[in-house]
Amino acid sequence: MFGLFGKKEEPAGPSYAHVKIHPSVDGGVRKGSSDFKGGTLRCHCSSNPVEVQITGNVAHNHICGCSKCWKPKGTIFSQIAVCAKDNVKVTKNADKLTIVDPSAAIQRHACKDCGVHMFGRIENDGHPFYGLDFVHTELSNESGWNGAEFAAFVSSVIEQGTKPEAMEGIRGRLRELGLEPYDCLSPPLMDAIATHIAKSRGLL
Ligand SMILES: N[C@@H](CCC(=O)N[C@@H](CSCO)C(=O)NCC(=O)O)C(=O)O
Ligand SMILES: [Zn+2]
Ligand SMILES: [Zn+2]
Repeated sequence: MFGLFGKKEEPAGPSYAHVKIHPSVDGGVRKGSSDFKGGTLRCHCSSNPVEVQITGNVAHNHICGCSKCWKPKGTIFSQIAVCAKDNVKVTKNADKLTIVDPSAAIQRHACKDCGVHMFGRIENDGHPFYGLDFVHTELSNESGWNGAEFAAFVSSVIEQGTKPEAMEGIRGRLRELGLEPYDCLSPPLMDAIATHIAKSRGLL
């Protein structure tokens, strides 16, 4: 097809703009600020909220379809990122925190009253991601956080009741947003996990 000025036009594919992924990305993914200093995460309690201070920016922010990550009400995906555990400090109402599943690799510390996950920590020092905490930047009012870069565990939404027929629209929308959908983590993170395993076996 040749349009005005003889420029080749790609045939318009279907638009998936009506498919909701997560409030932080539905209007477009935000780029972070390179000089961002960090911010405060607050749980959803209207009184005595738990506060967690994060120093510096986050990395590998992603949309996650798994059943374990906290999501806002009515949302089928979560948004979750990592930062160094030493950059995470509980500054208010720490007594309201409880570990959701002590047997999970990521120990998610949630507010007992509102259920929001404030940070997820890996306590096993043999785990490939030991030293990293998992956090939800949408719990902060500050802007400048690095936005989502990809979508992980996308097929896992089916395990929680999403119809398999909806997946074409979900993956289509994620691609429209520039968030490549994966059914595990992104290739750089999967490579990091595999490298850690190979090193622990003395193969690298
Ligand atoms: N199908 C499962 C997948 C759960 C899962 O493996 N989740 C990942 C990603 S969480 C953030 O990216 C994981 O690493 N989990 C470790 C843990 O939660 O401790 C499901 O949907 O439950
Ligand atoms: Zn709370
Ligand atoms: Zn997850």
